[in-house]
Amino acid sequence: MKCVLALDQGTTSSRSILFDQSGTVRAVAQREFKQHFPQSGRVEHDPNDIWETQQFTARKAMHHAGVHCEDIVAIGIANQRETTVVWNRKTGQPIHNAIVWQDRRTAGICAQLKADGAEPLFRQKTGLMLDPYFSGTKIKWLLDNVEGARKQAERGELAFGTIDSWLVWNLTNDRHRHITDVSNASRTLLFNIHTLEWDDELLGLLGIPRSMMPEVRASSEVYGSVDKFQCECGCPISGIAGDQQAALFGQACFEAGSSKNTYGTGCFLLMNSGEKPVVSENQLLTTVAWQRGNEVNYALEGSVFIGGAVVQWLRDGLGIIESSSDIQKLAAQVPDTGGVYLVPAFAGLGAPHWDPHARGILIGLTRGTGKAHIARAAQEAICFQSLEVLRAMEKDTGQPMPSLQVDGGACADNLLMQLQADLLQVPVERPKLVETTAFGAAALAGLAVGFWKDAADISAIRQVDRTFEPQIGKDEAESRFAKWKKAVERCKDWET
Ligand SMILES: Nc1ncnc2c1ncn2[C@@H]1O[C@H](COP(=O)(O)OP(=O)(O)O)[C@@H](O)[C@H]1O
Ligand SMILES: O=P(O)(O)OC[C@H](O)CO
Repeated sequence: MKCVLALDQGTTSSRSILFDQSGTVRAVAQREFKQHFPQSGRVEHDPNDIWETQQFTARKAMHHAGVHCEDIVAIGIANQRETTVVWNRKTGQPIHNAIVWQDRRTAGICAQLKADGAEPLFRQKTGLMLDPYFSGTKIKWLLDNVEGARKQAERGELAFGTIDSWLVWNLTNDRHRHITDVSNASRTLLFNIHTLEWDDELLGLLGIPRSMMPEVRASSEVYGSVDKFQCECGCPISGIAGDQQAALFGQACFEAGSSKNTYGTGCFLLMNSGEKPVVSENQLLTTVAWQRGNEVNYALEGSVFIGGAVVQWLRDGLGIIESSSDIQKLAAQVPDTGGVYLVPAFAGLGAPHWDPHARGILIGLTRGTGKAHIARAAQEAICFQSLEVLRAMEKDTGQPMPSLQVDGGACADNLLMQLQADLLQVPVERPKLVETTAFGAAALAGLAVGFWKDAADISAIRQVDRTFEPQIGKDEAESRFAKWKKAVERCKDWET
């Protein structure tokens, strides 16, 4: 049985999934890895944990499916984006833990650049905001704070990569390819999305030597093959995309105007905007969706930093549920939140607010408030944040969104999906295959080697599992949204 192996390297876990030609999942293996929170607002991963868990899950998935490496026609990678690794080219060892996309330590660098008037330049060239979310200021922080790093970088001894680059570097251990794809490059604050090249002016403003940067490639082409010590038949690596762009591809959003919302650690609403970058007037990001051959597709994106992560906080921080899937049962014990609103600005607020200084707030508490109300408020928080970015997108396009395609780990929660339909006032469509991120990476890889012929083959694989229709009226949805907006205002600009 021939398969494509997708490596889905997420924020909280590494997953490996095998897809056969009909798009059927033949095996899934997943392993969580440690999250490091060294100080308030800081989030790190050990890059070696990422590499080890990814290798472990790949072997496990192959073992489960009884698939040998000669059966793997291609490998595709989808990865948590922006997370920054800097490593020594000679030893292959990172100079520091990876700084994760949620990390806020570079808020001061961003503020200084804004004060210097640099924001319009970054926004025009990269389509992004000056926010600690993106890789550029994280690289600067590493060069400024790790002893000797700047000198080593100037001597050309250090390599920078997002997680895709780090995985490819390790997968191609005998020749060490140092590459990334356009979709990941477009999340760094250093990539000009119009010329599709690293931008010397932006590299200069952040003091980052160009020699650290990976070669930028399309999202669907053969980049190299797996090192023979790991796989004797040398499987080709032929697809790379940031996980949110991969999900857009996996949901077959190939037409301009089609969109999806992914409920993972964060929530990411992306809309394909076609072959031209569309500039948002409503605080959304312009990003590269993917490149196939010479064809480049762009997307508009609303990034919400805390989505499913609020469920983990109920589990690990408050201890009011035992596993993530318990939230649905707990929240269903009450008919509503009893007026409680939870704004989970644990890592500041992303789109459309972009406030790195915001922090979480739980408001509307009374003597009658119980843990079920808090659980339900957490679910509503995920929905309200998605609603905010959807409204911003509708303003940008001038078009109401007729329905929402969803995916990601948390979309398994039926109550969450129902609340989302209620609050959005449009139907929410969940596909049968919720592994759309991994499937997107597999599709990009499989198309590059002819395992699938064209986009129509990919669209044919997508099937709807369930559609959630709104069950409350527009007035009620609007009045709850108005209260949410009031709560959001109260949590802004808190941690200075
Ligand atoms: N049944 C569920 N109900 C609600 N949330 C869930 C459920 N299953 C997983 N989650 C949440 O979804 C997130 C994991 O989704 P996933 O797509 O694997 O994320 P990532 O790729 O960011 O690691 C976690 O934050 C988890 O709390
Ligand atoms: O790990 P995920 O799936 O929540 O995705 C993280 C995003 O790529 C961050 O931009």
